[in-house]
Amino acid sequence: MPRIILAINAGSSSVKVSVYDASASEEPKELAGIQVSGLTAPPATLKYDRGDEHIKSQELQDVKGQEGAFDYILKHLTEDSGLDALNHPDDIEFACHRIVHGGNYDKPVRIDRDTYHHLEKLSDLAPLHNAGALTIVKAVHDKCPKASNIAFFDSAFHATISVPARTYAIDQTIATRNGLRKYGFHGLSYAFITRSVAAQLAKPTSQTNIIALHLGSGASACCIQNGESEDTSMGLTPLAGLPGATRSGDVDPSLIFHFTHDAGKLSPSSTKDMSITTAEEILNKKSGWQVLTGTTDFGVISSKAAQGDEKCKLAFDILVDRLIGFVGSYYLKLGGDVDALVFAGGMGEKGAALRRAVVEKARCLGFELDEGKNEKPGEGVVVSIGKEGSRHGILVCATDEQVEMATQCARDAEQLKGSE
Ligand SMILES: Nc1ncnc2c1ncn2[C@@H]1O[C@H](COP(=O)(O)OP(=O)(O)O)[C@@H](O)[C@H]1O
Ligand SMILES: CC(=O)OP(=O)(O)O
Ligand SMILES: [Mg+2]
Repeated sequence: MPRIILAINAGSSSVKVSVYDASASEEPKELAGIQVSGLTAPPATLKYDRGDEHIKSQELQDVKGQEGAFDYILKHLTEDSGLDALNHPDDIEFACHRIVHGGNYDKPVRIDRDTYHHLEKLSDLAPLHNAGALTIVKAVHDKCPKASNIAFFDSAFHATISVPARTYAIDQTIATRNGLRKYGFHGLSYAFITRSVAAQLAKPTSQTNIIALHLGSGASACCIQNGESEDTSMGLTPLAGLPGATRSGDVDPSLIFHFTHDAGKLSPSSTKDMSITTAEEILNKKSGWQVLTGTTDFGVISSKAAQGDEKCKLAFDILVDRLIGFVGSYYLKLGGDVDALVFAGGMGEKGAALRRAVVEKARCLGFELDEGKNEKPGEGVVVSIGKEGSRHGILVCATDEQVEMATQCARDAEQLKGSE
């Protein structure tokens, strides 16, 4: 019988699910991938890939919210006659959930009642992410009673960050009591990147040093030394560090009190399960590329910037400015012993102009691009775009958080089943 793993990645505006067969001992085999996006700007749209069946941008009129999206996805998968390994919800052995904020958890855990409540409490710290993911955990629990629900934390990869790098210079009694420290996120992606880059360089992960940039709707940088996170740009919450689609990234913490007098008041988008302040609402959802340019699509921003659009040029230049700040800082943290600078995430993988601008400014450190390869990196999980003979490598990595969950789940399946 196939061992079916569902890897679920609930974003603020989309739900992505990949289906794997992990019966063989090697890598899990992807059987299908499905995505419902546009949940915050209806109608939602469907994308589905299985074998030779490809659906692109089909509108879904009645699908609302994360739970609605998951219901639709489960129905679509179980009713697809071409996907014979998954005909009934009971066929699913593991449901892997990407949970962005995992607090002090440093490894995946089977979700029982206690873990669930603990994760609910962490929702305030990742307001764009955790609450939606937990809605789906509940839906799987109700609709797929035979599946083991496993939480994979985006913060877990960063458990190795050194004490000075993760400590804020505030009263340590309060910091300890309230868990106020740097946690860091995009860890599933960084785990995938580390594993894949090490394999490409034919080095053990424990000897791999990289500066990795995960640039998607949320963007972050990570300093990876000997295969482990040594520092990252996100902090207590995913708001810190680089700007994002709707996030400000780092600002002077006092700024918000000059921006609005209502900073501490509860935002109207708070729900009974999640309370967020007006300050958090503004900095997480009403900032970033959207307010600077009117679009969250960095592909559009890049091409308009190249045509001279001033707002887009400013947004582009802001990102380059912040990125080189982290690249420079992490270069020093690694003592210049850097195997490669790695670009990943939608903007990292598709943004040739962005990569060129960043590498141009990092040339003084020994990074040089092969222009042709940068324009057309070609197919592959990890592709080199560095110039022959350049002191440090430059790579593009097609990162995949779902594959990372499924791989870890298949590897540790028996242990995870018993990890309640
Ligand atoms: N040609 C491009 N150049 C730069 N960025 C792009 C391009 N095409 C898409 N993008 C960016 O990739 C982002 C999506 O990245 P992705 O990693 O898929 O996001 P998410 O964090 O939502 O999973 C889009 O929001 C868009 O800004
Ligand atoms: C942690 C985070 O910001 O995730 P995403 O980029 O998927 O929004
Ligand atoms: Mg993402």
